[in-house]
Amino acid sequence: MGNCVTEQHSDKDDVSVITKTHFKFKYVIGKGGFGKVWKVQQKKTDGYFAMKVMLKSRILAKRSVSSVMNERNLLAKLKHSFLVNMHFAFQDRENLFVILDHLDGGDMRYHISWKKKFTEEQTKFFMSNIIIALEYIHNLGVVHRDIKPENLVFDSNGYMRIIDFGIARVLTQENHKDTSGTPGYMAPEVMCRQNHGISVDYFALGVIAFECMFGKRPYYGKNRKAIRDHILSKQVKIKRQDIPKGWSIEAADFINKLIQRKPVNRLGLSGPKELISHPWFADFDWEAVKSKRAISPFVPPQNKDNFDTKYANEPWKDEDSDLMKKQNELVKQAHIQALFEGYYYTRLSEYSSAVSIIRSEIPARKRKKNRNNALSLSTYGSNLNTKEA
Ligand SMILES: Nc1ncnc2c1ncn2[C@@H]1O[C@H](COP(=O)(O)OP(=O)(O)OP(=O)(O)O)[C@@H](O)[C@H]1O
Repeated sequence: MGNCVTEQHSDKDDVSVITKTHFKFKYVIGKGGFGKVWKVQQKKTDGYFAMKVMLKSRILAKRSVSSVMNERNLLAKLKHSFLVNMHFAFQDRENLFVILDHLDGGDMRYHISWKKKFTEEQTKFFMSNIIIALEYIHNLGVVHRDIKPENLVFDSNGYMRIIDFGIARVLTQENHKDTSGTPGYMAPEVMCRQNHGISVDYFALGVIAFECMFGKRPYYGKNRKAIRDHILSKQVKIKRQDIPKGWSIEAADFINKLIQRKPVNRLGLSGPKELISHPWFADFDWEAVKSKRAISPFVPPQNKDNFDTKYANEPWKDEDSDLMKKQNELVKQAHIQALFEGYYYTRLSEYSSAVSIIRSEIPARKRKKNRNNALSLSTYGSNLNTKEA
């Protein structure tokens, strides 16, 4: 598999192979279910990226191979200025690596934790950013299914992008009945294992807007069951007298229409146009936001780290417990490595320039030797979405 190729050739022999040695590790900016997210700098270009490192042993222990492969495959098809885009994906024997756009404004959960609430103007701006991103993925038939503050990251200008496509799905005729997602943001039809579609993302959007308005979620509880019981027991509605000072009745109406328990009653059932044409967005300059000309009413503080610094100084390897050592031994087995086959991804532009460098710099005799690898990479490249630059 590709992994072996990486180990047999040095970078000098095969410039098309991207490895972690091509990046300088700056510091940890987040923690995910399978490992950490680092701010890194690509040595060749000096450009900053986010590197999500996922331990294969953790992925196996959590039975999540299909979820990480799914995320990588979806990210290869998606490219949009309101999403965190993938640039490269590669692996070594113990880890998967994915290189993404780096955003330095912190995630929305971090900002909710210190700000508690946002103004109507800020909330409307956040909603518009998420709607633009959702419009793009929904038009491609992709439903995210895990829209929540942790998965919304700000850039330094206060524009927001969606991350984490681990449980996203391409909608099929059959639809989906699994209960993936995060309680509190999960639509009732997902909790109850019913068929579901794009409007689950709009339910989550409504929950986030409610949280911006009141500093708490509409449906809550100590655990998953309590949250489910709360949702099933009553429809939450913001009444006229509950609307906080500084908020409009249109904002409350927009949120009320999104947090509907029944998808048939929910705004956006037939697509994002229903949200865009809601009276709350009358006179809203969508074009200025889409082109990122508009000034965001919330700019993440520039003079402090916008992430939980408790992860920042942790060393690269902190996984030497006996259990991890055992699991890493297991991961070395060929049949387990095969599960991650195809994780590689290189932007086609990067691939083409790599090929021309190989052609011009590596003598013909040596080039022949490398042909197998180049061929396998080109077959792989041809499978990728042609939208890539
Ligand atoms: N591209 C990025 N730029 C800046 N910060 C990021 C980026 N990607 C992730 N982060 C930070 O790292 C955190 C974890 O990332 P992510 O949600 O992708 O991990 P995960 O493994 O998918 O988590 P989960 O446990 O939800 O599956 C995010 O909440 C965010 O704070």
